[in-house]
Amino acid sequence: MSKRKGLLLDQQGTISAAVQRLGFTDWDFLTLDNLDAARKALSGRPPLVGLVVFDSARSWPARQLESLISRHQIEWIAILERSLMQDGDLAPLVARSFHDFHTLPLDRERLRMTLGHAHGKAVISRAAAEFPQHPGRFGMTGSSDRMQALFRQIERISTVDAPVLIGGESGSGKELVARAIHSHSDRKNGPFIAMNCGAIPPNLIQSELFGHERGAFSGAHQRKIGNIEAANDGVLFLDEIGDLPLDLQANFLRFLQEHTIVRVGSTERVRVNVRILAATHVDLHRAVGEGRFREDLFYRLNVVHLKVPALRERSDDITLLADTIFNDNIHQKAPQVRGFSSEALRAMQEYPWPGNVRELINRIQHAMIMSENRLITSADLGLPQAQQEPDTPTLDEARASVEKEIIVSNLRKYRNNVSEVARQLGVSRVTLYRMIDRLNIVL
Ligand SMILES: Nc1ncnc2c1ncn2[C@@H]1O[C@H](COP(=O)(O)OP(=O)(O)OP(=O)(O)O)[C@@H](O)[C@H]1O
Repeated sequence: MSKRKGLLLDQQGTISAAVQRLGFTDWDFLTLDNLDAARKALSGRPPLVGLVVFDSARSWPARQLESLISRHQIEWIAILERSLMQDGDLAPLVARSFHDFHTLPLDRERLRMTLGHAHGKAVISRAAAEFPQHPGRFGMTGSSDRMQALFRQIERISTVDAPVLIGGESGSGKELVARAIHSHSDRKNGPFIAMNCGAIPPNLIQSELFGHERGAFSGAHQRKIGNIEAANDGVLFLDEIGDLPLDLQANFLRFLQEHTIVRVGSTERVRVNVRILAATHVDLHRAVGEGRFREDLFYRLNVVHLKVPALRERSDDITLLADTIFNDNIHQKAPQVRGFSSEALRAMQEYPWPGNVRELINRIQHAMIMSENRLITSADLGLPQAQQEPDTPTLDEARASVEKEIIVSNLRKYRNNVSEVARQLGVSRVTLYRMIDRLNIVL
């Protein structure tokens, strides 16, 4: 049977000798007495469990230690002298960053169980990390019905070459959809040029779109290629198309009909081959009714229409997105932060997200850096506290639910190989079968 690997950080070496004498035949500990060596040892495939010895004779450099242990997916156990439990620096560190602690003198049976629990927890954490982190498609996270429908539409639209009008609230992912259409279409090897019509002063939009010749107006010191020409053989994504000034809408319509442009200050018509994807967060149909947008241009752009759902309309995706954003920003977090509290997850479900995914990303990034908690709270996210508390489970229910989660995930990982799962979880096959029965797990 292969041995479980552990790391043992012990500056004096006395505890590691005592641990060796306990004779844990299923464990193999690598003992190190300094953090530099530990850093090196962890740079390959790190072990699942680490032990750190704290004694009153020598102390570890706290900041370096915390940075080391927060960086790896290892379950850490502190071994400390009882008197140090009152230490104002050490106690918070252990509470924040360690799976468990064990006070001296060593108690063989207790330490064996603590190691077993830590190992089981590490196995499930790694297994969870190996599941796909980004359920979704086209670089977009989401598994809700609304997103599945959107993915099917993107797939179909990518095969044709018609203009597409992408609607949806600000921050909901319209540009991401446009990029997905481009990168899955025949134009994927051509350029993708994005331009926000709402962010460019009206007097500059014409030159941004169509380009200009040298001397076309004061300040035009040299010829400039506009975005339409720059997107030749590719895609031009026009965000906030509703902000295109009325006089330019006529020029733009002509380009759509004739596939040619004239640079400002020139008379020459230049042929271009560009697919237009346009986005709007306002109701363009209404803008047409109010005379702010040309009806003929609207129909020309709206050959295919896509609507990106607001985040609150796909709240099933919020936890998934939150976990993905957390993992994407894992290297920019306060060391002790480990994830979200269940209260924070409920608060995220209850909040209407006017700024959609962009707002979710901003709030989570802020909370990951600023939170002083192990689990991010609604207050860390700047959200109102979650309303309803679900019924608090009893300890037995909570234990059963965690046991079930661990067993089911391991059965999935090891394709229902009960012997292997029993070995991984450190229980006998008979015990595992009994638990499978008791927890109503279907094999
Ligand atoms: N489904 C998604 N999965 C992952 N990230 C997403 C998703 N939707 C949006 N985002 C992210 O949210 C942010 C905003 O997305 P994007 O810029 O595409 O929105 P938008 O609707 O075009 O916004 P605006 O209307 O303000 O221009 C980006 O960082 C984007 O990567």
